Amino acid sequence: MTDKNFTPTVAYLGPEASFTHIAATTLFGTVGLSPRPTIPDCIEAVAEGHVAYAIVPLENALEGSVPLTIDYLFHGNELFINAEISTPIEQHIMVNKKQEEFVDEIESVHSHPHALAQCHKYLQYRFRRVPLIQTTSTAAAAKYVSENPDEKIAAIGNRLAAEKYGLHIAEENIHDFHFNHTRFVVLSLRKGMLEIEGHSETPKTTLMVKLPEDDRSGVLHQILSVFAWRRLNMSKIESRPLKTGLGNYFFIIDVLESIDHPMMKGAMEELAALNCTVKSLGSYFTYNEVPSR
Ligand SMILES: O=C(O)C(=O)C[C@]1(C(=O)O)C=C[C@@H](O)C=C1
Repeated sequence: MTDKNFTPTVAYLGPEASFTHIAATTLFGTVGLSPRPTIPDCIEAVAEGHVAYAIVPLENALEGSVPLTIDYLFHGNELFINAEISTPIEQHIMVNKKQEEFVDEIESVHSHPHALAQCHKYLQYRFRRVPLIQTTSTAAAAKYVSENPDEKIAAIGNRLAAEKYGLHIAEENIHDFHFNHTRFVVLSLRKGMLEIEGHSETPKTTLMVKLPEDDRSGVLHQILSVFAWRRLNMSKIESRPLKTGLGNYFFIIDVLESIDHPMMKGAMEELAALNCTVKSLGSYFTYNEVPSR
């Protein structure tokens, strides 16, 4: 899928120095990257053809799926996953250098909701009852703190953000659990696997499965058997609301195999025979353990 002489334009959840930016530079380098303020803005940029790719967070090891991304992929435009990158996430609390001496007097802590949630025990213990303010990304929080030097506020984000926005890291590694990783996905209008050095050997396929209308008992069991007896290894299954009524769900299923594998072709046919509606987000390689900053 990759053409070596072509520099793709890539929308990412910005501003500069967000975790998504780090993931984007790891995969694409620094040329052609275009920050967008929100996940829907990234998705729309690629869906409307303003950029070749978008990279957005999909799932965090502590907080689970990023609902905005999942819901836009199911209910929104026809986009495909071309690659996945997983990075370790290290959260630090940072203040304006002007406030370095007054960390104990912080009046609000700003960050992306996932980042605040990843540090909630720390915040409960260290900044009990200090208001938590949600921002569109960790880097947006760091930028806001840098632009408001007289306010007693802090941001939670990565080391690159502290450097980029000239902030002082007051305390390091404040995430509550050691294993804190996030999966980011590269999206485009085209199916296909981005081949970048160091990718996983086995591709992954993401399916979004809607159950048949008749709601018969045992249907989820039947769906799981489709994969089980073919020895297709599922790496994730999760339900999300269909948004049509309480108790109505669709399922996100990740399988460690390419959609072109004969076993997967058989699995798709069997799911259709079970009257399931299946939306394939495509097959893609994954990149793991890229160190964060
Ligand atoms: O705010 C950022 O820096 C992001 O890239 C977003 C995001 C997320 O949506 O989960 C990415 C990784 C971290 O888990 C925290 C926030």
